[in-house]
Amino acid sequence: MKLMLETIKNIGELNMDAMEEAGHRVNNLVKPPGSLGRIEDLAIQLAGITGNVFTKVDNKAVIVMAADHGVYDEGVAPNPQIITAIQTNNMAKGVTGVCAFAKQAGAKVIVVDVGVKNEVNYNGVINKKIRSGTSNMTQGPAMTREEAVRSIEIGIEITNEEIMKGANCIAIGEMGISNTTASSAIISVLGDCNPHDVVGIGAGLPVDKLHHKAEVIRRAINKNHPDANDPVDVLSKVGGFEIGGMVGTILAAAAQRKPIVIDGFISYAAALLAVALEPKIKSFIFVSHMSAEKGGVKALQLLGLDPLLNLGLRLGEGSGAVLAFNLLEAATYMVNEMVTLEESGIVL
Ligand SMILES: O=C(O)c1ccc[n+]([C@@H]2O[C@H](COP(=O)([O-])O)[C@@H](O)[C@H]2O)c1
Ligand SMILES: Cc1cc2nc[nH]c2cc1C
Repeated sequence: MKLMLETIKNIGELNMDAMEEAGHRVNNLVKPPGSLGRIEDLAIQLAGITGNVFTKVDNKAVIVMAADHGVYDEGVAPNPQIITAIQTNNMAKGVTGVCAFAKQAGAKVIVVDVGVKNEVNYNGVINKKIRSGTSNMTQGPAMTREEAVRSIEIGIEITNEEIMKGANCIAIGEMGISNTTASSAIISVLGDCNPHDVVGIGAGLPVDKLHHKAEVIRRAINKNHPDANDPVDVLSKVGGFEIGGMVGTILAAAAQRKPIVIDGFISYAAALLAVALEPKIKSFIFVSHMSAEKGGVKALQLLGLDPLLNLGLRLGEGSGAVLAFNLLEAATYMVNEMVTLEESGIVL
């Protein structure tokens, strides 16, 4: 609890002086004003986060949290739970979607077992297993409050370690069969919306089962009465261990003034919890892409952030976030490599 509270306490505001200076330089680069669109906004936000106009995001890491969900037993997911363990092992082998994109982006992939049900090979996976999957949230809370805090603190510890090793840009990713159910539940509670308006097909649930998926969430909320004003209560009652880990990563990156790139639908739920814990966090977040999951639009409306890409992605794992690393790095190259109009002898 202490680590979580201290981390939250360390989250500050954007550096306005650095943003003003960055804005001035970006406006005077050798191009028509505003012609590099949102890449210009990225550069200014990065300056505000790091306090440095000529910043770099050349040491990128994606932290992939993996866990299983007891609510799987309600028939809300199309794939067997063993896939969580198989994909966790595949992450360590470097053969998943996020690993492919990370290789292209020059980013490190850190894989953490926070609560995978089946056997994981810890050669290349960090073992932080809280237990073998959450409890079924239709029967009672998914986890205890202590476990929820532990999951957040695991994310903080792992992220602090990576930043200590030199990471200067962090993305979140996840692997967890059924986690779109937990995420939809979190979004429904925090947004006070009807689960039927939030649930989507996840990893390929037949559409005729969507009504059932929403009803399972409605039952879980009615059973547990999560308190929308208490993010840890929401996480513990209807969340997941990997979602808690992602919350911790967001908190730690913001506290250490590192840009944090969030990924798809599950990371929207984690970001909503993190922002509910400390609203200042929002300024440190970049949303990589619009998830194709049905509730994605609603979740981003609640978060109040615009995605950078809209490519129909719905893999998760951190795959979209790693794609967006390239855009953030492009923004730093713009500031570091381009000259100003004045420097190039152009007088307008
Ligand atoms: O990132 C997304 O927007 C996204 C949308 C749907 C599914 N997923 C991935 O699919 C898994 C969860 O889907 P499900 O149907 O088992 O709840 C989980 O491992 C996620 O990484 C991810
Ligand atoms: C194969 C597979 C890979 C995934 N990666 C993230 N979620 C996933 C779900 C499945 C089913």
